[in-house]
Amino acid sequence: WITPHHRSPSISLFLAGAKHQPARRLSPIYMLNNNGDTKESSSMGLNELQTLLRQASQRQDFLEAQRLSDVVASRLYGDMTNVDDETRRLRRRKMSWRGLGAAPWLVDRLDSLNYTFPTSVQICSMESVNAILNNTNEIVETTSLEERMGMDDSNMGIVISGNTGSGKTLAYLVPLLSTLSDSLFTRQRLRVGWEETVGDTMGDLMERVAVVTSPVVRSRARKQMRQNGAIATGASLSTLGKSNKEDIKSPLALIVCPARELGVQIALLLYSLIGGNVKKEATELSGKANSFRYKGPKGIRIACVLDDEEAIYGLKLQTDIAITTPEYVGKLIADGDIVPSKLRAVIYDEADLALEQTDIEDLQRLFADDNEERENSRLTFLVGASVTKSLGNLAVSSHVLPESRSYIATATSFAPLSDNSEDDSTDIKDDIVGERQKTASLQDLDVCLDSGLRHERVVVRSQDTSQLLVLTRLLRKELREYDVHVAAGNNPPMQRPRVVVFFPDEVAAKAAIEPLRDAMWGEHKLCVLLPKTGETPLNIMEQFRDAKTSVMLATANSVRGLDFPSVSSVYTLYLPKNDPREYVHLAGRVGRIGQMGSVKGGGGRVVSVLKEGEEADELESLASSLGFEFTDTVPEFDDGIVRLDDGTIDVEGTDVEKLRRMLEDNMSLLSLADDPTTIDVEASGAEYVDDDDDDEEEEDDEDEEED
Ligand SMILES: Nc1ncnc2c1ncn2[C@@H]1O[C@H](COP(=O)(O)OP(=O)(O)OP(=O)(O)O)[C@@H](O)[C@H]1O
Repeated sequence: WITPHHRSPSISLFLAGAKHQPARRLSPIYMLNNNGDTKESSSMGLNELQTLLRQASQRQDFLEAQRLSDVVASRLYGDMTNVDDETRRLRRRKMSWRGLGAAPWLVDRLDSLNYTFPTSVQICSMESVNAILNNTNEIVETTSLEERMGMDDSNMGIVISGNTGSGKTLAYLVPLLSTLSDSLFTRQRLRVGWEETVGDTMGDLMERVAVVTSPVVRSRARKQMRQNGAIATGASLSTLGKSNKEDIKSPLALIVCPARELGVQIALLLYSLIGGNVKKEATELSGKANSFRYKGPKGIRIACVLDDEEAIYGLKLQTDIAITTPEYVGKLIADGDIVPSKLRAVIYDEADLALEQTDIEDLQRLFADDNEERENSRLTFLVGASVTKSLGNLAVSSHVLPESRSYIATATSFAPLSDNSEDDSTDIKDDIVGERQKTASLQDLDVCLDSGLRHERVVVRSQDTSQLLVLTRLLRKELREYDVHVAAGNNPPMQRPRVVVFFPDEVAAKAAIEPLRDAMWGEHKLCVLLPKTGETPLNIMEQFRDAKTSVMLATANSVRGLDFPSVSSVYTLYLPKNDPREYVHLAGRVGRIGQMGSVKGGGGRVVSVLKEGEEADELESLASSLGFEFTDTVPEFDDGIVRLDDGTIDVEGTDVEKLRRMLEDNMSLLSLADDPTTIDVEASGAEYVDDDDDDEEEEDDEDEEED
């Protein structure tokens, strides 16, 4: 990224830093993990490498950033050491947003939001667009992506299939905004007369994202509008079709994702890219990302239809980019809120699930609209860690993606997709939502997990304990290790554990919240994410994201695509053997780019706490189908209970407080064991019997309370 064209502040710093830095400085994490030795970058997962790159650039250690960037480049393009200077220059250029063809205002904005360097999947996605457009490096450097798209009138399709937490959201948002850039500027000028400013800081999350508009500077925009009675714009109007109100009403892009929570997350990221401030309090405004420094198009409207109430109103304002879930696609089209022929970008995020949830007729309307009718070429993205190559090929043969102009981008490569079908019909086929879709998305799943994740198994012997009890002890053990680290003043500081725990369904997650909350009282703040049955899932999500809670109970599909900062480990209390994709997505909440947990030694554990027998044994076949290795952990719990030689508890020698806790844990957590057994609690002499009879149980509880 060192070229004369660069004007971004971080680049000047980069150059300045490079000049004044006398010798290469290694990051503290390197030193920590290797007892002073340099860690072999080759053994790192891509997410870890890119987290370290981000850290190096943030602390302005530019030589280290350059070195790490070259390691990422060598994973994408091959060895960087034995290449000539020109090849190295070109490869390095492709490691930058600008070199990949992103719109200049967006490059600045990405930098101010600390997305300075594209991640490998973002590079591969942008490279796929450039490859489909058949562009040489020279064209990329001199012509905007939108202009290049405009010269080409056929459709393009891209499957983005990088591992979890690799940055797939920006991998489609950056090409989306770059290919619509001029049109967004033009729309801004055309509708200046109807502008209204939407406040930056608002209360409820749903209200905040229902309609969000990038910042508007009214006076300047009016002036431009009136210059010589004509619209003063450098952007080409031809890309808009006819310039009347009607044309700027219909959205240019549609993003479909399977869940409301994910829709909100995408809207917030998109909003921040177009200059908005996503923080609730005005005092949270950060300097570098300040909207006054934003140079992109103003007044871009993003509208969400993510629940029934919003669906009633539809897309009221003139929307530029619409975000919805599969169930509302049909209604939006039927109401004329979305005109498929005017869509220039369609994105299916978590596409394997979202396609499955979309009615085949709605898909037909969306994708099989008449080519003759279509006003512009269209860019379609199918995105998701479990959106595999087989699914991409099926999408080509089902005519969701255009034949011969579709690519697949992963975290390490990009390549054309093929259409293996003999069928030359132009109708969309229902394969893409039926059984063949499921089979296809269950293939090639082995590339979906980041190789840096550490997988562990803890086997729970049901005759002497329960999964919840083991989980509680594991969580306490983590906390003790953290306390020891802090007390010793070790550097770098360790992150306090933040954990997501997975259950097979919402009923099981809900049942576990009370006993776990009681058991972890004073140590962890717990919450449970229940998008289907809960009352305020968005608030729960936001609180966990803002670190107001530190343990979240959830189900695998409900967290698909959700990005929580600083998660240190995840635990699953069930084995998703029927659908391995669930393991991919639950494991993928940790080890994400930017998390400490992606860096070895900083967490990044996926712990399966499984019942002895079939379930525990089956982890092996799941591991081999997903291509990961796991270790067996036999946890040694220091619960403070002193035991005699024969294993019984030394009541005299044990602290009363510890005994009390053990008793409480056994009472609340063992009662949830699937196989209720009689447990002798020798310390108290009491006997706890889990009885099926509710009345008797209540009586027992009362007696215990009296005791
Ligand atoms: N260019 C970048 N520079 C720094 N951090 C980035 C960059 N792109 C993405 N990230 C960070 O990486 C994390 C993961 O990104 P994202 O949520 O898009 O992952 P994903 O691949 O969509 O994951 P999933 O498979 O779970 O949906 C986010 O916290 C995001 O802020």
